Amino acid sequence: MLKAIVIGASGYAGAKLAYYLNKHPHIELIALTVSENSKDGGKLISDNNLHPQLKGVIDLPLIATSDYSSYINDVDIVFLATEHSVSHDIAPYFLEQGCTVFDLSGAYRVNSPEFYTDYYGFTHQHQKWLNKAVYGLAEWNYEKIKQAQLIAVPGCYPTAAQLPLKPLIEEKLLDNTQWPVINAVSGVSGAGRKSTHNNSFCEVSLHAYGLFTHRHQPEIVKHLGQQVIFTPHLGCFKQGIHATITCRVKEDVTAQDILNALNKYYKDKPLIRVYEKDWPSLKAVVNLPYCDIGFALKDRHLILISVEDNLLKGAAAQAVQCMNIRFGYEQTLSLL
Ligand SMILES: NC(=O)C1=CN([C@@H]2O[C@H](COP(=O)(O)OP(=O)(O)OC[C@H]3O[C@@H](n4cnc5c(N)ncnc54)[C@H](OP(=O)(O)O)[C@@H]3O)[C@@H](O)[C@H]2O)C=CC1
Ligand SMILES: CC(=O)N[C@@H](CCC(=O)OP(=O)(O)O)C(=O)O
Repeated sequence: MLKAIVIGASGYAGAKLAYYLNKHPHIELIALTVSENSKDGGKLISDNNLHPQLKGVIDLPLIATSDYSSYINDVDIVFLATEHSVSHDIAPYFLEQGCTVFDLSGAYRVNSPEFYTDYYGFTHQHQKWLNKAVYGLAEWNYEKIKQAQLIAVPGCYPTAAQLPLKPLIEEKLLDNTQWPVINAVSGVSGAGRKSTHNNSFCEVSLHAYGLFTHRHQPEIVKHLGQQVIFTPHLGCFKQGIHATITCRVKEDVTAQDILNALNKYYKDKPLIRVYEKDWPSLKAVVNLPYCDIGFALKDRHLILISVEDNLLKGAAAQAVQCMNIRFGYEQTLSLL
């Protein structure tokens, strides 16, 4: 059994991680933690005001601490479901002790210190670990993930955006004179559990945000190796991301070419479902670990549709998928 801890376990992504890890046959969940002054310290994760769906499933307490020394000799695997600056600070402590770290935040996703000053508002202090981090886009970085000590699990939007585009770029089907235009709508859980006026249920209708400035645009560009226009939207629903991606293909590219490219890379990938007809909707993936992809081609205009659960394939499920890859288990173990 490998021993794992989840830091930031009371959050939306942390609770999903706890659920998957708790039922994983090779993982022993040794602690669920929150910040040292957390109002939830001492409560059970399954408390009525936290995640009551876990009642009788995981009734472990949330430990409020910033001192991890009592776990360090015991723990093999650390999941950081914390905001970027917190992950940035905590990851090196565990890495220096030889633990394998899966960070769900953006703190180690892009190997460029300027990226952090420009988009995250802090100066990155751990270039060594930034150099070593492997981007956990599971279907594309399989071999590197198998060797990695620090896995930077991609953002929710970048996962939904890159998975449909990557095969087409690999197969050189896109006309690069037109940047792919990614319009993606996320449910409110994408903003985390802490309520703010702007993401409260009665305030959210449907709006775009972060036009030309969202930190996921450079993350997508870096890992796709292709410029894109990315516009996130917030919709009035709880979970899920629906991305509509418009691009231009090279002359003479057919719908069969698009399908062949998607199938070439994803036919044997259990968490990606390619639609040969119709287009996927959120209800196909919410509460499930899949990314579903569909498309339509008219003349040289291609529209790709990609859907996922932002908390699952966009966060916790992809993190567990990466862990399964890293430790040689079946990719979908405990996820399906
Ligand atoms: N929500 C989503 O769709 C996605 C989120 N992510 C990333 O995953 C991470 C977690 O996101 P999400 O679950 O939404 O966030 P939440 O706000 O829902 O949860 C954050 C968690 O971190 C805890 N926490 C806060 N400060 C500290 C600290 N100093 N030490 C330890 N724990 C702390 C919080 O508890 P408390 O404050 O009580 O201590 C809470 O448990 C973020 O980096 C986010 O960007 C990635 C992909 C998708
Ligand atoms: C709806 C909403 O607010 N979504 C978040 C993205 C959450 C996420 O996946 O991203 P990171 O891990 O990169 O923060 C946002 O736009 O900031």
